This record gives sequence, C-alpha cells and structure tokens, in this order.
Amino acid sequence: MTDQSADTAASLTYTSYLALDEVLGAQRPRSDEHDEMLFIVIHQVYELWFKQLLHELDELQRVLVSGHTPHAVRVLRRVLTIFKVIVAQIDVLETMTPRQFTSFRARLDASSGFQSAQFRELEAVLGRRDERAFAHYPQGGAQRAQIEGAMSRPSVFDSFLAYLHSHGYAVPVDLLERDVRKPVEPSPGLQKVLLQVYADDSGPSTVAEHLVDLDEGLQEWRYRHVKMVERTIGDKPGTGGSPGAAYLRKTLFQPVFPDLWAVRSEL
Ligand code: HEM
Ligand SMILES: N[C@@H](CC(=O)c1ccccc1NC=O)C(=O)O
Repeated sequence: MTDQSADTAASLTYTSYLALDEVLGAQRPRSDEHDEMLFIVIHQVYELWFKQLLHELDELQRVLVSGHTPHAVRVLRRVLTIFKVIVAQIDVLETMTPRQFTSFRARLDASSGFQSAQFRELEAVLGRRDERAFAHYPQGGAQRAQIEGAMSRPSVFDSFLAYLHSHGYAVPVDLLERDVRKPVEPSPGLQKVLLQVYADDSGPSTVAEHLVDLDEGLQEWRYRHVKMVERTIGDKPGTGGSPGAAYLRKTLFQPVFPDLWAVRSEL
C-alpha cells in the first residue's frame, strides 16, 4: 500500500462501522431544557428497536412458513427479549416529572407518537388491518407505502397458520386462502385446531405460547405507555390531536391474535 492510498482509504474503525457521526449527531433539542435530551434519546432508541423487531419478524415469518420449529422458537425468544427491554425502558422516561416535560412540551408542536411509521408497520406485520392506521401518513408518501405494504402481505398470524398446516393440522382452508388485506375473523374451526395443538403439547404449542407472550408484550407496552401518559400529562389532549390518555385507554385490550386468547378457557 502506498502512502497515498493509506491516506485516502481510511481503515474501518468503531466510529465508522457504527456510523456514530450520524447517530450521535442526530440529537437536536429544540429547547435549552435539560430533560429534552432524554426525551429524544429514548424515542430514538425505540425506533432502533422497532427497526430490529421488524427485521426479526420478517425472519420469523420466513421460518414459520418453512415449518422449522426450533428456529422459530429462537427468533421468537429474541423478539420477546427485545419487548421486555422496550417495556422496561419506560422506567427511564418516568424519571422525568410532569413539570420537566411541560418545560419543553410546547416545542414539540403537533408532532406525536401517531407519526411513528415503524410502530404502525409493526402493528400491521402482526396483523392489524385497519384504515385508521393511515391517518397522519399522506397518500403517496414513503411511510404510507411502507405501512400499506405490510397490510397487503400475510401477517405473522397468517404465517403461523401456514406453519400449523405444514405440521399436519387441519387449519380451515378458507383461513389459509383468506384475503390477507382483511382483518382476520375469529374462527371456531381454527380454535378447535388450536385445542388439538395444545393437547399434543409439542413444538407447535411452544410456538403458540410464544405468540401469546408476544401479544401480551404489546399489551404491556400499551399499558405502561398509558400510565406514563396519565402521570405526565393527566387528561390534557395530545399534541397529535387526540384526547390523549382517554384515546390510548381504548387501545388497551385489542389483542393481535384473538383466537389464541379465545381458547384459554378450554385448556
Ligand atoms: C412523556 C412521554 C410520553 C407522552 C406524554 C406521550 C403521550 C402520547 C399521547 C397523548 C398520544 C396520543 C396521540 C396524541 O394525540 O398525541 C401518544 C401516542 C403514541 N405514543 Fe406516546 N407519549 C410519550 C412517550 C412515548 C414513547 C417513549 C413512545 C415510544 C416510541 C411513544 C409512542 C407512541 C405511539 C406509538 C403512539 C400511538 C399509539 C396508538 O395510536 O396506538 N410515546 N403518546
Ligand atoms: N403526544 C405527546 C408528545 C409526545 O409524547 C411525543 C412528541 C413527539 C414525538 C414523540 C412523542 N412521543 C409519543 O407520543 C403529548 O401530547 O405530550
């Protein structure tokens, strides 16, 4: 290597590999209030975990369709562990008092969690099929396309049905061939199959239980988010234009895999 090439082709470093100039240059508080930095960092960490979750769920769907139980369980364990982390980190934000938040809240203008496209994509990948998810995402925009894309592909639940089918379970054909752009309807036929899955108590029942954990994880996140909202802004309306906590409370008990819950009283 000549001296010249040593100058131009910089060797890989910790900083360059992790693109830290970009990552650490991306915290730009709009106020001089001390707590705004925490607010920004926490949200950025969330978005990174959402990105990783989407990456893992993509893998999960491929593995489920291939029917390979141990691999599916490994991916699910990672997803669940990330969920534990993102629920736990609410504790950090809750060290911010209502007065500390109020000190910079006005600087947030009308921005809000409603604009987290990755969160909406995550819901869609898990199975949400609901036009209301498109509010705040203008038609023709890249974020809208991303969410629409996820809503027009088979969901994690659809991939789970394909997985059960590949393991010889008699999943109703109308479910296997359903229009994946529509919400999945509760199915007594599928619930009978799930009871058989649990009775067999082998790989597929472990996968099913992990999916229940995942559903519970998302509900835990919603619950902790609402409590954080209640303690921080009380009944104030949200910056995103909703009634705030009252709106969020209505989202609390919407499971993503209703059939997996419907069978619990028969187990
Ligand atoms: C002090 C902290 C927080 C407060 C007071 C707060 C408040 C709110 C409020 C009031 C809404 C309803 C939308 C609106 O009208 O503004 C909302 C929605 C949302 N927030 Fe937060 N939030 C906080 C932290 C977070 C964090 C850390 C995240 C992580 C990404 C987050 C993600 C979301 C998401 C995804 C929604 C949409 C939920 C849905 O429609 O189901 N929020 N938040
Ligand atoms: N919606 C919150 C503001 C808020 O929490 C927020 C603002 C900008 C970016 C992300 C946010 N987090 C979750 O909603 C509020 O009404 O105070």
